[in-house]
Amino acid sequence: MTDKALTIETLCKDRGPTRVLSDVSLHVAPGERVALLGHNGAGKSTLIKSILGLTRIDGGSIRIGTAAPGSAQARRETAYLPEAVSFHPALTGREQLRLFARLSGERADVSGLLERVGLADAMDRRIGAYSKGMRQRLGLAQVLLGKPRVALLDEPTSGLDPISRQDLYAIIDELAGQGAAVLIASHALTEVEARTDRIAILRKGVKVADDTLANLSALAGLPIRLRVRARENADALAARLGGSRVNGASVELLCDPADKMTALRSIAAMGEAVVDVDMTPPRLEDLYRHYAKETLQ
Ligand SMILES: Nc1ncnc2c1ncn2[C@@H]1O[C@H](COP(=O)(O)OP(=O)(O)OP(=O)(O)O)[C@@H](O)[C@H]1O
Repeated sequence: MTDKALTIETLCKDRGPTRVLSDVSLHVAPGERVALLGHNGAGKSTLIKSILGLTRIDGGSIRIGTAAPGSAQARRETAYLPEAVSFHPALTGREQLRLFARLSGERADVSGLLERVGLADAMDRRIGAYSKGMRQRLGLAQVLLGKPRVALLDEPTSGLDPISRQDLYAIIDELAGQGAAVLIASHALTEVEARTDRIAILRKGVKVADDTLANLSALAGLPIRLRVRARENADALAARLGGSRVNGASVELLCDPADKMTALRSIAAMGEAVVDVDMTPPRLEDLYRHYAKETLQ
């Protein structure tokens, strides 16, 4: 038995003379949502193809539960939503999903699933007349259909409007709530920041980060941003606090996480001269820049 739904150990993959994945290890537990980030060409799609058993690997190992990628068991237990999902345009959404259910041997509530992904009104229309977002929703219904142990989602929200994105993440949460290990390859940092449990970052085929946002933040030691609004004279406040004036009325300070309380105490000591303080910890964007930057060795 294993408590990991997805286990990747020291995976290596070469494309010609180039090593495009180098000793990548990644573990995803049931119910966990992990974001897979990296610049273009970092190796995200290659990693997903390797998990799906669509490409031969040159070293290391991958297990879906205990099954090898590409085996009948792994195929049953893995669901994949590609970035640009495509279906037969002449079929209706309902017909397409019924076909998938029959092929996978699942007894499924096809109409219920289509309602769940917001296609109640469109399920009897031809897929050829669906928008990209509607096709993406149908793809997600297909992912839900198999009750997968591992769900691999490649840029699942690209091209979707903000409401559809929210809906899609709600369904991803449900999928994880049912015990699926979810790996989401994405460039949408703000979204995954709020909707995943862990962040893994690939840089040129090497995993350079793999932890919760809070731990990555602590490890990176990036500064916390404090914005202090002055009652009257922002220049005088900037001179006293040592920060810089950012607009007519505020002063911005960057402080080491370890010095946060000291900084807050000196701000409080300013008394009436300060009317408000905002504190912003490093965002995923800052962390991503830190971990994925090209100059990092
Ligand atoms: N079929 C292929 N033949 C040769 N090289 C390939 C092939 N597919 C990918 N590569 C190379 O492997 C490396 C990793 O590519 P991959 O598509 O996995 O990156 P990615 O992180 O998914 O990028 P993106 O964010 O642009 O989708 C790149 O250097 C790419 O050029």
